Amino acid sequence: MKRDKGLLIVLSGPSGVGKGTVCGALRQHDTHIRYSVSATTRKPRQGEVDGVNYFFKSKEEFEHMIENNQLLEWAKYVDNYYGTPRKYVEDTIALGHDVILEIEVQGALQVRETFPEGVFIFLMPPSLKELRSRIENRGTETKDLIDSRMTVAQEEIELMDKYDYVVENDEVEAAVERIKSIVTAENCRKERLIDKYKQLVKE
Ligand SMILES: Nc1nc2c(ncn2[C@@H]2O[C@H](COP(=O)(O)OP(=O)(O)O)[C@@H](O)[C@H]2O)c(=O)[nH]1
Ligand SMILES: Nc1ncnc2c1ncn2[C@@H]1O[C@H](COP(=O)(O)OP(=O)(O)O)[C@@H](O)[C@H]1O
Repeated sequence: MKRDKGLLIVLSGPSGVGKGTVCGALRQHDTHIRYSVSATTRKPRQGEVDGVNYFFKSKEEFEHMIENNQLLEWAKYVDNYYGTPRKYVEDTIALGHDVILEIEVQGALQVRETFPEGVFIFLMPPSLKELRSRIENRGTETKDLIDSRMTVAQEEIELMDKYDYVVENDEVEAAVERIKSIVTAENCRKERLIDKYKQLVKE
């Protein structure tokens, strides 16, 4: 279905809940959703590719992007900057494609201000114990960093109320199906379609 404007979807949730895994699985389904690649000052993890997982930047490069208004939103998360390049998101939506942003809570709240019509989804782990074990099993963070991320996680979960939908990531495929259902339903909201169909009646 061709639309004038695509849907902006924001997916947040605590570190280790499975945002990357769920987005990766969503990509395997033929949903036509586009993925925004963030900029970060975090060092690449093993296997991460510049321009695919993130645009890896120095602190100076990132600050330059902030000053030049190149970021739709940005936030500091456990000692590093993360931000969404503005142009890709704006161009993609303008072309009528849906786009998903996988970002933490402070950034999501900034996006809510500029895109109140966006769809905000919070991914929840089945329990905090399961969350910690997912971060530990991923094996990418030291114990100190895992503790910091667990502290941030509890603060983030308290802001769940700011989101439109809460999706539990118990099983990856089940979470993907829930997100697909949300996107389908949101694309049928009358507010998004009313102008298009009014026009059709006039023609
Ligand atoms: N505000 C904001 N947060 C981001 C962005 N990109 C990633 N994040 C979030 O930053 C946090 C840390 O990301 P990362 O270091 O990749 O760790 P991981 O999510 O545990 O794999 C996560 O909550 C991400 O969702 C962004 O562009 N903006
Ligand atoms: N539904 C799930 N059940 C069990 N393990 C999961 C599930 N979703 C993700 N994982 C695992 O949890 C770890 C963290 O997932 P990841 O996608 O990196 O999280 P995030 O991007 O939210 O930080 C990974 O090792 C991943 O394989």
